[in-house]
Amino acid sequence: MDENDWKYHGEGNKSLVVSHVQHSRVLRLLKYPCEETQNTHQTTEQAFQHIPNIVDYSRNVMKPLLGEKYVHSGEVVKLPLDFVRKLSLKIQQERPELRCDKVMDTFSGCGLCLPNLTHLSLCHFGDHRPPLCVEIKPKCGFLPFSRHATKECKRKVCRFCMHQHFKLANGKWNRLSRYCPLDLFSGSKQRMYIAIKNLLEEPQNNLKIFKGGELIYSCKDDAKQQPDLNELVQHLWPYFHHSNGHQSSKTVLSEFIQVICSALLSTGDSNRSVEPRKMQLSDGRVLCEASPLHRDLLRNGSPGLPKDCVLAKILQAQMMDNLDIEGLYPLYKRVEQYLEEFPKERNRLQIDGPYDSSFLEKVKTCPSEDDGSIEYAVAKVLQYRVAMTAKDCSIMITFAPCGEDEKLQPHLEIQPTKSRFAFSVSILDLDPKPYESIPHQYKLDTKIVNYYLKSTIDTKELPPSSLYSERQDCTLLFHPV
Ligand SMILES: O=P(O)(O)O[C@@H]1[C@@H](OP(=O)(O)O)[C@H](OP(=O)(O)O)[C@H](O)[C@H](OP(=O)(O)O)[C@H]1OP(=O)(O)O
Ligand SMILES: Nc1ncnc2c1ncn2[C@@H]1O[C@H](COP(=O)(O)OP(=O)(O)OP(=O)(O)O)[C@@H](O)[C@H]1O
Repeated sequence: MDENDWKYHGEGNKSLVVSHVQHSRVLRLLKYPCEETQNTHQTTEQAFQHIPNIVDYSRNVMKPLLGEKYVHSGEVVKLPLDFVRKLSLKIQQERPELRCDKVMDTFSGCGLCLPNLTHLSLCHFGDHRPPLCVEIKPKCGFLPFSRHATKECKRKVCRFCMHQHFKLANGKWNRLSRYCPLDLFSGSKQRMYIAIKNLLEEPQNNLKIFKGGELIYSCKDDAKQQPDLNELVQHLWPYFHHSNGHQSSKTVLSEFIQVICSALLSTGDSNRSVEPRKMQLSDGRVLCEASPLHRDLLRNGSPGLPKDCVLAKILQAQMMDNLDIEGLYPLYKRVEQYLEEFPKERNRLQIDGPYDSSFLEKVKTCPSEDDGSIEYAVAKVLQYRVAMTAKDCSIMITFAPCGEDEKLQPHLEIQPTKSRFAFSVSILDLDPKPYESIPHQYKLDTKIVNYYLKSTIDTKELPPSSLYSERQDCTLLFHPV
């Protein structure tokens, strides 16, 4: 292993990713808060336990729920410590400042090896244009429907939109994002179009774009700066340039968004002649009052998502949280109390794994009514954790131009220009969420809701029309998608 064969690729809160300079592979390594690195023995033990758990959870739990074709679980690898240390030093200056509160694990040598999803695994058709890849972290796509959700606003405004106000106040971001996950998950091409447009305008940590495996568009390290859409258009132009005339920036972006929407709605069967079956939610669950879209557009109803598309798969898993954290928390306390009395039961109940087929069975076969049993409480807690994973995962859409003669490959076509793209869709970051984080989730939920109520109390008194015109000019032009 030579550190010069690898380069910095990206990172999140819990892991750091490097990519191989020649092969289409990445290594995913854990990160720790700086203070935890004092205890190298403990962090090493943690990595040896956690990394195989990540693979098992992804392979045995999330893959069956989300679909074989979308999930790549990777393999555990043991890396020489010398290599990991040199790598850590090499990439340090490329890490964004906002992520440097944690350090890469250089003690265990344990990592995950995965396919590089910013590349297209299909052969590349001899086209000179490198693949484009769009990574979206969609977050929670429905409104809670549980009778346990006590605050009325939780049934009207989605968690992401409420959380924006809290994040702004805490200085995590400098501008409110207009992206609303309920628009993305609506299945309505108009609403999805606007959701993606809003992500492009304010990507935060919900959108990244790669070209040939290199990051070309994301939130700036200096969060005060906005990323440059014109620069993005320059990158995109060769992909959406047609012989029949000059494309304006607007058209280029519009076609780009159209490809993303089509990939998100695709069921992988481009030759289908009949309409795919739809996943339909009642309007009460799919309309967020904070979405900047005009009410008329929202009122058009939601066509729903094709059942096998990536968004439907993620939404189904997210909706395993059907009690809301307010309904789940008392069940968590029931489990806690039981474990205090019978600590040895922790293993049988699979609180910390193993993440195998019997864990999945517990998640899938939870009784619908609370019979007061510990089994019910545990199954609901496990379901909630699966839903949390689905609420925090990311989608990667990778595509590259392909010709007329490559019809057999799954492809997307843009009308009226008939541009053709070979594509793949994957889901990443499917790590288990710790059982211990439930009390934190409960407190965070209260903080977000209370802060939202407090911060929007004045604007709420405005008549709806002025509220909307203040947040977004509603004379948006809809291009056919
Ligand atoms: O709680 P949320 O909704 O803020 O989600 C956290 C994410 O924040 P976001 O709101 O997406 O900016 C957060 O993302 P960032 O670090 O903000 O990019 C993490 O994904 C975190 O997961 P984990 O604790 O690292 O496993 C996420 O925490 P979990 O709640 O999924 O554990
Ligand atoms: N298989 C992959 N191929 C290409 N890029 C990847 C792959 N896995 C991860 N990445 C990149 O690395 C980044 C960080 O990975 P990941 O989201 O798994 O980190 P994380 O710390 O678990 O995230 P979070 O903050 O959500 O906890 C991703 O946003 C993505 O850009």
